[in-house]
Amino acid sequence: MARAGAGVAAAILRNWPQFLELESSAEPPCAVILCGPGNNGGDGYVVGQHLSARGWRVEVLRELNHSHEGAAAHALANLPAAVEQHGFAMAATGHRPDIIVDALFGIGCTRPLGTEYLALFGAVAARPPRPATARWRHIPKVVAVDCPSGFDLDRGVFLAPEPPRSLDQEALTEWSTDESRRHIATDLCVTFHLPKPGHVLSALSGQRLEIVDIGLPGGAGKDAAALADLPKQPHALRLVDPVRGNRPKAFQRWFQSVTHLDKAAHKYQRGHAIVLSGGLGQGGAARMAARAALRIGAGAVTIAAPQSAVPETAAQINALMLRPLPDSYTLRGWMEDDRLRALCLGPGLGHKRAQEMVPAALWGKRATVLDADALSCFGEDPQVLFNHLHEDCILTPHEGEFRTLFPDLAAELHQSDRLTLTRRAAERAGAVVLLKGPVTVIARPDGCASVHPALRERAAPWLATAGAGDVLAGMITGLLATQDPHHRDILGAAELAVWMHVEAARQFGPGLLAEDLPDELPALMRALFA
Ligand SMILES: NC(=O)C1=CN([C@@H]2O[C@H](COP(=O)(O)OP(=O)(O)OC[C@H]3O[C@@H](n4cnc5c(N)ncnc54)[C@H](OP(=O)(O)O)[C@@H]3O)[C@@H](O)[C@H]2O)[C@@H](O)CC1
Ligand SMILES: Nc1ncnc2c1ncn2[C@@H]1O[C@H](COP(=O)(O)OP(=O)(O)O)[C@@H](O)[C@H]1O
Repeated sequence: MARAGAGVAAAILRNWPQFLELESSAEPPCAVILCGPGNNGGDGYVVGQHLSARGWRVEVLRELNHSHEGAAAHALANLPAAVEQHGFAMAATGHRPDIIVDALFGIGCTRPLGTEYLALFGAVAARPPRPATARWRHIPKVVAVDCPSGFDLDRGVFLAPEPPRSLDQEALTEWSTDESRRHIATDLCVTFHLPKPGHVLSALSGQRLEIVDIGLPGGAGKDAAALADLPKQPHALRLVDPVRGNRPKAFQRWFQSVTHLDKAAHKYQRGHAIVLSGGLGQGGAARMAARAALRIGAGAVTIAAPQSAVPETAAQINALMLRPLPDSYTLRGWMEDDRLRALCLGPGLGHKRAQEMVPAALWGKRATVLDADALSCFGEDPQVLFNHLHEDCILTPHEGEFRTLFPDLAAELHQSDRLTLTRRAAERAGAVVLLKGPVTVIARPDGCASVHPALRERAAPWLATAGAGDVLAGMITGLLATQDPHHRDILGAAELAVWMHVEAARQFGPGLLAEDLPDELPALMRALFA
């Protein structure tokens, strides 16, 4: 708690350095800290202690008749006399502060926030500004300790508060459509040790987030190896987050744990993957996917094209291999070759060919990535697809394809959280589902899931470019091809591919075309394997 509170105070000063020069002025910066009954409130007292020691005017609002226990009691007892303490009834009294700290409820918030708590923020923010202060100080910055109060850090949604009982129907409708009445809007959120799922899943995803090191060992946010080592338990949620700290070593361990490469292996032992391609003029997407599969580590990758597209494809490839694939009987025949480890269907495949080929590909029980047309072609009856899926499949829909396969779940996408919906989709499909977007969620049918944010310092908005998803499908296929068929880790391959996909995009920077992505991989791996 001592480190946590000190970290929040430091984050405030880092984010708003303009307050530093006011610290010894006649009008020092002012903070009102709203403290709750648990340890979140305790962190708030520590923040108050640090700001007060720097010369800030600090006021703590808390329930005066509540007695704390443990560390929070200690922190309260350590508050210097200069810190004013008032009950919540005094929220509207006094002057408007520069900073309002929300230390009411953090990770221990178990039920919707009562409206009396929400009203506290409005009351403090509506106080008259302190006379003789510059106008820029009239709008208080709101800082959340761990998360805004009332937020569910596991799911990334605000727990819907109960409406006040006094409201009539009209007022109730107005109340329930006004977001600002239902939760606290914050400018900065400071959390501890690691970001939690809720920080990246939805409502807070655009918000400034700082992570304070409180001295706990390990953790996925610091070291990707810790991510790889985490047990993949049902219902465990893993955060595929930046590899910080000792980057190369962590990445190496992570990569090796997913790919199972044997140094003495020949090309077919490194894994053979097949990417199915569409007809004449439709082969670009499959070629990009195939190139990505080869670049990321498959020993050999074959494009399977209809006869009509063979000359065109042959003219555009070198290291990639090419075989004509006239029909699904031929594909079934190829399944006799044990060296074939992974298949990718969808990019540029066309609905008709996808409908014919997907059942044959799934019959072979290889690791199979289904993307784009291989998903959308089952829009009329997704159950037909689900009936063919097996445990070594992964579906990689963007939101549109997700809507096609899971229309009822997609209807909830904007109210419920992406994590729950992706888990439900994976359970229904009986396969891993990877829902793409700036926040990518990957879920296994047993509930084990990962969240990968491409946000804040890892934002790569230029990745939203035509064909980027095809490349991702190829990268997953390539990683799966390297795996031992008896010990496949579909979720692991998807996590690593998604992370590398964003890293490759960040390495290239703006101006990226999807076809640049596979060729970014060698430099990325060189840097990370150094
Ligand atoms: N390693 C760590 O864990 C670290 C944790 N740290 C800090 O501790 C924080 C977690 O502290 P915490 O567990 O005491 O929970 P907290 O959020 O203060 O709330 C619990 C209290 O609120 C009550 N309550 C809940 N919901 C309510 C509602 N809607 N309306 C009204 N009351 C409600 C609940 O009552 P009950 O449900 O028991 O009736 C209980 O009294 C965490 O966010 C971080 O800031 C850091 O110091 C660093 C290390
Ligand atoms: N704003 C964004 N920031 C980072 N990545 C994004 C963003 N928008 C989309 N992506 C990623 O870009 C890829 C787009 O895939 P997709 O929609 O299937 O495109 P396509 O079908 O053209 O290949 C996905 O991997 C997705 O996660």
